[in-house]
Amino acid sequence: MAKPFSFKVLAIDGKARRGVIDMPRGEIRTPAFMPVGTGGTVKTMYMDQVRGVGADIILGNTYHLMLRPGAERVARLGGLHEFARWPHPILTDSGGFQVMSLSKLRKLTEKGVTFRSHIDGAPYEMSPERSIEIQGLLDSDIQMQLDECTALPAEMKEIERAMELSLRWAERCKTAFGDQPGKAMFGIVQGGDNAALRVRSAQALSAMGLKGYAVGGLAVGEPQAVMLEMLDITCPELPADKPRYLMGVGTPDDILKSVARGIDMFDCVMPTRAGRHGLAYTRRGKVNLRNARHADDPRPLDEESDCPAARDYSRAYLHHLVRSQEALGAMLLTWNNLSYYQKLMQDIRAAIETGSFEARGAEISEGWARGDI
Ligand SMILES: CCCSCc1cc(N)cc2c(=O)[nH]c(N)nc12
Repeated sequence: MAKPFSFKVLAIDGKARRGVIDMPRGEIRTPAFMPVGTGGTVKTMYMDQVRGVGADIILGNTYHLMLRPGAERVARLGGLHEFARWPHPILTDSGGFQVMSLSKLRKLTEKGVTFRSHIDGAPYEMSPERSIEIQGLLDSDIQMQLDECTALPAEMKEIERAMELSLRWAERCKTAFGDQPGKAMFGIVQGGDNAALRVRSAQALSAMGLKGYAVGGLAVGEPQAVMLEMLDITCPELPADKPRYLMGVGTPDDILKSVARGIDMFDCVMPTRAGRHGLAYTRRGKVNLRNARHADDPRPLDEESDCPAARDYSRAYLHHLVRSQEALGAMLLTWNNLSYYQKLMQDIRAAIETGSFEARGAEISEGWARGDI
């Protein structure tokens, strides 16, 4: 019998929570940042490096993996953990968000969404049941419901329609997922930037008694203030004893401010995408290694970091690699960025444990504001 999924809140500081999710493939220390491993790879990183920077869990993408190499093929090869050689927990998104943002000729109905692959134009159908089936074929540990994320700004009627559809799809995903003790299916709160719709969505999902809850429909271009206001409204309507996952978020500043509002889990392409574009995240803020000012700078990104990419290479060398479009440039900066994000999460967890989250958050923010000397 697989060890059941469990979430424990170990410490609270204001609305910030230090917790731990326990699953058969390992523990997830929260607040947690989950590196995005879209096609079964965290781009430019070896999986033991991803683990080495402190990640407890990575993300996989139903949409990308169903198109290539195919969910049934991954299942025949032993599932995503075996395929990608990542033995720790994996959370998979349900695919709807990526269908709407990446695919062509898509048509959304009550049944689900039909679309054509952005890779070869082949036709596909994605229903709530098929999404859960695919996530099961991938042997995903935390599976997301199929939902419809409304692009903002949008009329209330449109936001309401998508939110209510997502609730009906949540019920269908819960039925399709059934009872899998060592795994979890999370619901996704929708409702755009409308307080009343956010409350209705959160309350209806909470009544379903799911193992965890995501806040979706944000980080879609709205101002940070609107995102934070929606968290102030949504989090109190979610069960205090279940993990809360803010999808697609975010910058280090977004993360600090969202932890302060009760969020436990984050994912974002920023650290990995920025690394491939010459941008480094550091405790002194962002450093754009494309900038010529680094051409003769012998200093490392951060002499105090425990990540070799931040400590052992000169800015001049990193600038050279980035300007020359050498693969090593993307590799080292991605390694630095993921290391920085995980160190941020480690600092946040420690601060909540000691009741010093607000003060530590202010110190971290001041470090960014001082800028890179
Ligand atoms: C691998 C990517 C995971 S997060 C993708 C994402 C990002 C953002 N910003 C919103 C949503 C959402 O509302 N629903 C779903 N399923 N996914 C979302």
